[in-house]
Amino acid sequence: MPIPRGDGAGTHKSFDFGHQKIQEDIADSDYKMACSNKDLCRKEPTCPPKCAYVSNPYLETMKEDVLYHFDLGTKTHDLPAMFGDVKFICVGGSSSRMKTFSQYMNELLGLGRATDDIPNICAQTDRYSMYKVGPVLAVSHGMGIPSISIMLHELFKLLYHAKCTDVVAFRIGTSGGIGLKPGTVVISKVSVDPSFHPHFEQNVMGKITAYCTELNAHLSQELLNCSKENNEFDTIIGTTLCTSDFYEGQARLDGAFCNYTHEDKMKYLQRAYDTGVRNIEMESSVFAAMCKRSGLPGAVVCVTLLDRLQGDQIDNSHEVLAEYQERPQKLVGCYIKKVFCKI
Ligand SMILES: O=P(O)(O)O[C@H]1O[C@H](CO)[C@@H](O)[C@H]1O
Ligand SMILES: O=c1cc[nH]c(=O)[nH]1
Repeated sequence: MPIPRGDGAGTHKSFDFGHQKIQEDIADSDYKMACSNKDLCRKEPTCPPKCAYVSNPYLETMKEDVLYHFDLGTKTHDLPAMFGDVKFICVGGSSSRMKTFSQYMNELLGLGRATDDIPNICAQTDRYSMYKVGPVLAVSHGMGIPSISIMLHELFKLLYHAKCTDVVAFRIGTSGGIGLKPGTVVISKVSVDPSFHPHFEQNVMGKITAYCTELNAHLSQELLNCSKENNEFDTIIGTTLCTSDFYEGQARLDGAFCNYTHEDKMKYLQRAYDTGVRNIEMESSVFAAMCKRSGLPGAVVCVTLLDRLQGDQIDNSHEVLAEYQERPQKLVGCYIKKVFCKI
């Protein structure tokens, strides 16, 4: 009996206790949580078990599906053979970060060395980069909601075509902190829009639909536990503000345009802090919303590069920034290793 797809449901089987707990969360408590807000709870038609991760009846009628921005396709590539064993999708803005992460996971999971050259599966296109090591698929998404949204549509279709099961998703990113020591890692509890609403609004044919942007609570807690074990840097669970711009959208005073004052900026950031916001970035809302719609347990793990209450410019050395960027990778790596060792 398929689980009703109330913008996020799974028909996945579990392969490990940790995952099982998470899949149950999705099928039950997260689903109810998403539906506790009536505005965000539109019942979607029951989906046959075949269409895990996607909810589009037209897909089944297509003779071929070209994943254009990956330069992959159902006729040109054996997607089940290439990706059928994927259990962890890890996404982040930059191509080089995702390559470094795949090399790090290669060594951490005992599959090879961190110096191995992992090939870019999407080398024929420069839109996104994709690296695979064992069950880990690392994909870059560029900057901003439209860019990650396109990538996730094709990634979720890839999981569907490859017949993947029990997949968990992570966004490994950078952000601006609010009232936190730079270098602190924030695991997002929920992503809010610039008016601090916990939803992602999508305009389809002129009609706006709001989707819930809560992240998987169990997965977030598991990542926080990893940070306690690792004990190398500060990590918290907090609310993340998602904007569609880095400058005016994040109340910076150093963009090309600025028609507000320092006082306006500080008031806005203080209001954000008072509502629980601890960091600001540019993709978490649609990541959270799309994970929920596809039934994927998802987590957003971003390091803070600066404290926005202290300034706007990111002027740390290259070495400091590189080390900060490794922090979310270490937490996600720790979680994946724990689960991988049980498979
Ligand atoms: O570090 P990444 O993953 O790119 O994320 C953050 O960095 C970019 C801005 O510099 C935005 O995409 C923001 O969300
Ligand atoms: O301040 C910052 C830093 C990184 N990414 C953002 O979106 N904002």
